[in-house]
Amino acid sequence: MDQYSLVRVIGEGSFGRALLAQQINEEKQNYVMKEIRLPKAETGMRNSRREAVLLSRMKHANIVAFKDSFEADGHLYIVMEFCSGGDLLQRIRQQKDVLFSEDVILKWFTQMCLGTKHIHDKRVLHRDLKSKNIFLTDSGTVKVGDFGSACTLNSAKAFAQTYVGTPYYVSPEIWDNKPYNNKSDVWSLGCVLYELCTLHHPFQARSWKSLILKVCRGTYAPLPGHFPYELHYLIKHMFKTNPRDRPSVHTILSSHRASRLLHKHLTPEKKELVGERTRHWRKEEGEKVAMFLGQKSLLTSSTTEGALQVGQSRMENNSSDDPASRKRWAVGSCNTVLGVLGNADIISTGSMDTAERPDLISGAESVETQQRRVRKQWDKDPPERLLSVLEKAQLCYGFETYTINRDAGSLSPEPGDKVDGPEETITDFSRLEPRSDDEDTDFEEECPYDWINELEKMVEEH
Ligand SMILES: Nc1ncnc2c1ncn2[C@@H]1O[C@H](COP(=O)(O)OP(=O)(O)OP(=O)(O)O)[C@@H](O)[C@H]1O
Repeated sequence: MDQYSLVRVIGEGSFGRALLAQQINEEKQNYVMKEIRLPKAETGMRNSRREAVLLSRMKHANIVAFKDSFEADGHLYIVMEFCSGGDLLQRIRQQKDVLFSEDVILKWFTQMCLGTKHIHDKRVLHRDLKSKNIFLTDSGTVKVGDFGSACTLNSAKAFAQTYVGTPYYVSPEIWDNKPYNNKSDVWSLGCVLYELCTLHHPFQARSWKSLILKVCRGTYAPLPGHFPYELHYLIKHMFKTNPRDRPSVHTILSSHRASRLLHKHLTPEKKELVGERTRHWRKEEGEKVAMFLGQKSLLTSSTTEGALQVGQSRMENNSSDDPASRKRWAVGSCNTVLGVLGNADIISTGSMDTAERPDLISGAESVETQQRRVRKQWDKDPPERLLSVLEKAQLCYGFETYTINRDAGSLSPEPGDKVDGPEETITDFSRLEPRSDDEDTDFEEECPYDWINELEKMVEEH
């Protein structure tokens, strides 16, 4: 504490205060110091200390850096990097009605994905991603902050807590009382991306019922038309109501159709890190294709243009079978084909979305694929019990982080809690391999919890 002098109070959260502090040395560096009232119970104290360790292990250019933590006068202090650009919510509000440029949106979004990927790679769930928890430095770099606050340091009222989230950013599965998973973070990131694109929250509502229905049905107003198709497509995927259909952050960065837009904002090292999966045709592959085409006549190539040309030529020559009139690809590699293939990636040439082109689905696979693609919708009303609880709370609090008490007995270790040892030991290395999005919904809260019950108690207490 003696190393810092307090400059001013930046804000007050549910856990305590956020202070701007200056290090007393020659550099006079500014930091944010979070002052958290420590609970009296020993377990609560242990939890908060352990979780400070978790924060300290998140070292990444796009995560607010942890500097120090100590205890004094019944408070836990966490010292972290000061992001002088403020949070994204403030930044969005400053825009009034002027939309951000596509370049700025993609740059910021890429950076928040990199930060979140780092968290997920450590098998930790952020659980409170929202524009208010994403910060900007004076150089314009985006940093994910307050991560772990939801599962670690969210409130001094009770430290043995589980997490509900910020209602406006909460994914359908959470409303459905299902466990939080890495794709729930992706949903919240989708909300932030949408806010950056439109300056509005995707799910606007006048009542809790309407909010929950919109979220659970994944209904939102489309993005403005000037944004590229890939961005519309990405939002659509991030708002898939079934978490298994949502891309993981890894996929978004490496092999989603929208990755192309993000790659421009990745340094070569970062591209390497995300394991860019986009493959380009090798020259030899292209030559083989060109050679193959060279041996094929246009007549058999079945292109309309080819057939027309041949038909026309037949009429002119009045000869029904004149081989000379047939147009052939020149034998040898075709520069145009090679040029096109060289610039195209395999994904864009071969991954036509069968959901959008049902005519392309064929055979036994199609039934299975179709079944998998049946859009799951919340076709029932939100649970009466949940609504009756929420009716007592005001919707304007929907942007606040909600936490609920958890019985000490039902507290089970969460993925992020495993870092208390000397080093996290991962025995199942296959879990770190790039996976399909479906398989990628593979880490979640280990103890699904009846939070509605707890929420009920909490609302009644107020
Ligand atoms: N690292 C940081 N750099 C700059 N400003 C920060 C930083 N961390 C927090 N702030 C600012 O401090 C204020 C308090 O934030 P804090 O996260 O402590 O609480 P909150 O987000 O307002 O509430 P809660 O966490 O309870 O939802 C906010 O205005 C936030 O933008």
